[in-house]
Amino acid sequence: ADTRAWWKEAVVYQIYPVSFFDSNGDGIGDLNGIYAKLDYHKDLGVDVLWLSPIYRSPHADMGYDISDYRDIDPQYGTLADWDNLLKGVYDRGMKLIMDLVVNHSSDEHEGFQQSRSSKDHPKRDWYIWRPPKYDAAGNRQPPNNWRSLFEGSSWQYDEKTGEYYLHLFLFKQPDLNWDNPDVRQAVWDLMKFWIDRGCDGFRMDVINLISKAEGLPDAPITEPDQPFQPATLLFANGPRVHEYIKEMNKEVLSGHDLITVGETPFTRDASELAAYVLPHNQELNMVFNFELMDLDSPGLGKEYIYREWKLSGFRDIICQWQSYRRSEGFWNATYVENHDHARAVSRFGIIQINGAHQLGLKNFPRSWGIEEYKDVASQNYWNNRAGGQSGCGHVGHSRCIVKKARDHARVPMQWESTDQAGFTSGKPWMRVNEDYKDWNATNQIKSESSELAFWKRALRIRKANNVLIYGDFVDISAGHKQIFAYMRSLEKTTALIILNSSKEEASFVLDEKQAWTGFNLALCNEASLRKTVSDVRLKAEDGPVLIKG
Ligand SMILES: O=C(CO[C@H]1O[C@H](CO)[C@@H](O)[C@H](O)[C@H]1O)[C@@H](O)[C@H](O)[C@H](O)CO
Ligand SMILES: [Ca+2]
Repeated sequence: ADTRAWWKEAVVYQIYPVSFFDSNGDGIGDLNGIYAKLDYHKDLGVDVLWLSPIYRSPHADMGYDISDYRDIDPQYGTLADWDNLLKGVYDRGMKLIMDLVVNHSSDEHEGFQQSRSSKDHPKRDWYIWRPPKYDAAGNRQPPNNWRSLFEGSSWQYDEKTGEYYLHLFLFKQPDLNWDNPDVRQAVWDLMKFWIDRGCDGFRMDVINLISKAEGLPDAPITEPDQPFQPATLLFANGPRVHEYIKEMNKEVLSGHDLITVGETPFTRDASELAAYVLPHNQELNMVFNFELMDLDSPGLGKEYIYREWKLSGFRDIICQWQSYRRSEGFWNATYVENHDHARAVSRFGIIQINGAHQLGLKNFPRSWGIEEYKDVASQNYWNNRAGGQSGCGHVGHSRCIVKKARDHARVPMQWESTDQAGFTSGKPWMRVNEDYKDWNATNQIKSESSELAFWKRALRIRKANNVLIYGDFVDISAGHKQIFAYMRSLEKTTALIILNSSKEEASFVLDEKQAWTGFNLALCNEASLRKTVSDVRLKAEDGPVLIKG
């Protein structure tokens, strides 16, 4: 059986601070705004708040480009505001985790300023510098053909020292050289700074990219018409990544009762992910895997391209991870949305608890012009592909942005039906989704049949029934086209969960042979289901129901 742990049972709520709640009318969400809404989280049943980056930053990538790891960006507040927020969180029995962005820093971080100042500066090797290459015609070329994850080359030429530096994301996000022990020590120190200040753990940004392939070789030419090639295989889950995360665990994590979740994109092989999580490896508690996120896209690096998907595809991924290497202690971080993906309701037609999504918010209208898309990734994609090199196959690039852009998850939170959805008394940094007049937290708090009410109920039932957390998982959907049905059993308790993911009524027969010995907890949703065996009718509006065996 699984070892019990608070972080396995915890409900984690991601806050995208810039869009959560603005307390001083400058149109930008802030720490005092989060403080003002803590009772909302408590009432919802949240245990842990994860704050996307709030550190000092030029905000080239919305804070995932940090210029000072030990200070709060003035747009969010001060260290004193953070301390005050932490106290408010603790007073309500909740916990607070920070976003650790250490694969790269901002190019405005003093460490990078020093590193680029001269080839002999002691911090030169804190980043990844290489001399140019020259082609047959003597033209200067980047050290290799790696494509940045935000388009273009992964290398930026720096006139000052006549060399290139590596940036897997924006040129304003130079990659740190983790092979340099001084860099690792500096990361341990900044993590301790926040732990000593009371932080309960970390969500670790692209933590599986910190070790690059020896010699930084060219990537294979998979897109001959493109100047730069996708190179994730040469920097995802690199040769020394586990050595460094083990060192992090030994030097920082192991001495504290923290929750740690690593973001590990571009990883297809399940055992690669297991290596970060299995307790005997002493690395992290969990990782975010992207298999579900990539369900509706044709493959790695093609996030913006939409591909039709089926319930069976969705179900198979969930099922695989629910019981994957459980006996060895593997633990999942289950999610269907975050600040890097469009709204789950619009992508998968289902509701997900995350940021504003316990309200069931959807993508903003396709009529919004590209100027409304504030995400640099969307802008780069549009500018790079607007040249007609349509990578979107059948319907052209616009549809992809409209369906898949990260911006959809980043619009201001819809608190009320009042002006600017009650997010700010000023001009919001990003346009508010006009559907806020109907779709807002205040309306849903009042209604028992709202998405918010559904989540409150579901989280309460989850907290009250460990079978839903630790129970052995069995998929009993039998390939049903509409239904996702499964059972969980723990000691003497068995739970039956039947989910109809379609709008039509569906019938589902509990097959006698399936070791089905009765259940003492049944949850279902939506359409009414007829359970032939005992002819019990479960109606849609009932939502999660409790049936004592
Ligand atoms: O995988 C990542 C990494 O995201 C992390 O790292 C990125 C760089 O720090 C940052 O932009 C993201 O916000 C942060 O979550 C995403 O960039 C993803 O590829 C992209 O969103 C396409 O779906
Ligand atoms: Ca503000």
